[in-house]
Amino acid sequence: MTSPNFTSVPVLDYSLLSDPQTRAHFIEQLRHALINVGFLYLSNHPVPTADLVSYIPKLFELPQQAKDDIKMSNSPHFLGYSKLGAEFTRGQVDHREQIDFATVHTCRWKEGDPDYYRLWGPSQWPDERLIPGFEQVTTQYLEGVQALSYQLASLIGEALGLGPDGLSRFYDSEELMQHRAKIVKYPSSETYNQGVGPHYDAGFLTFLLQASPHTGLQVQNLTGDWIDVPPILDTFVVNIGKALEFVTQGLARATSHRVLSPTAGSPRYSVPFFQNISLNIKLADNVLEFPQEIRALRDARGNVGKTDSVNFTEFDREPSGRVNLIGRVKSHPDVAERHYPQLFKELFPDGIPGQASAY
Ligand SMILES: O=C(O)CCC(=O)C(=O)O
Ligand SMILES: [Fe+2]
Repeated sequence: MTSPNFTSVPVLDYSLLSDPQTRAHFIEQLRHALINVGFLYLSNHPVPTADLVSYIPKLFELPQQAKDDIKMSNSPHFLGYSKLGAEFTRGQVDHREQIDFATVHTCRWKEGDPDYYRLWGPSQWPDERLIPGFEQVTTQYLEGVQALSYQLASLIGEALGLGPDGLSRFYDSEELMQHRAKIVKYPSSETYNQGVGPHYDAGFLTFLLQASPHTGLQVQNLTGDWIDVPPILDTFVVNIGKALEFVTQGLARATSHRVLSPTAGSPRYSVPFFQNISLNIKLADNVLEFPQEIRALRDARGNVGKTDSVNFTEFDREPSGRVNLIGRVKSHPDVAERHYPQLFKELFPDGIPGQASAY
């Protein structure tokens, strides 16, 4: 048997799915990656990326005023621009500049509804005259990744012995769902090494587009060593978040990861897409049960060893939207103070902290 520890991230070829002869091999590789690694590359996927990639430097080169016009604190949905150094992970500043966008969605919140219904709503777009075509290209890209994310969720259901609809209960109908992404710039720096500090993603599935040729992303294996995940052209890096780990009783691994800033030269660019689950679902009431032969694979892996990331403790009885909102408030207290004053007061009774926590 191969050792469950890993020294590289496996590459899964999406085109294997089109032939019944090779499909089973894809599912088997997926099962291995979910249980033992928590990360995988997806090659030959159907989502075009080149147009979006070509816009990214232009987006960050917009005049500062144009970026400030769409700053996140304008948005009760936590969508928009965050300047360099606005986020923290494990008490250390993250050296990155970013704009959060999301799939098209009309906010469903009305007076008297739970506050977390306001978490989802329209994106803020930079002035079309300054960057013509960007909104359309990005919207189309997000739709493409959204469709792929549902396909992969269904394949994960199969790989874990639950069948293709095994994870469906976590999603509402498509018009009631919204998924988020951010376009990120990691400038080079001789002094700041932390692009983003060690963390787990919180949700179900993340689809990361590495949009420049820099190595910088690293993941932590079972013995705590940091493993490079270098960009591979035309692939996505897919990883598991804490919510999926929780409902699969640790079968699908959420894996600790970080980004090291480039030390010199051009900036690193990336676009993580975070697949959301229904706002109302309570994870603790929806923990899944697995066939014995699948549970045995987790037992063979053993418990996950060393990690430099903070463990989540918040998934109890709260609806997922509420857990999510609390995470956003902690990451962006300035946005929360403006749009969720009551929740802000509960979480920050002494006002805006010197250091927010991004995760
Ligand atoms: O930029 C990257 O490569 C990864 C970013 C990341 O892990 C995150 O934003 O959660
Ligand atoms: Fe992440």
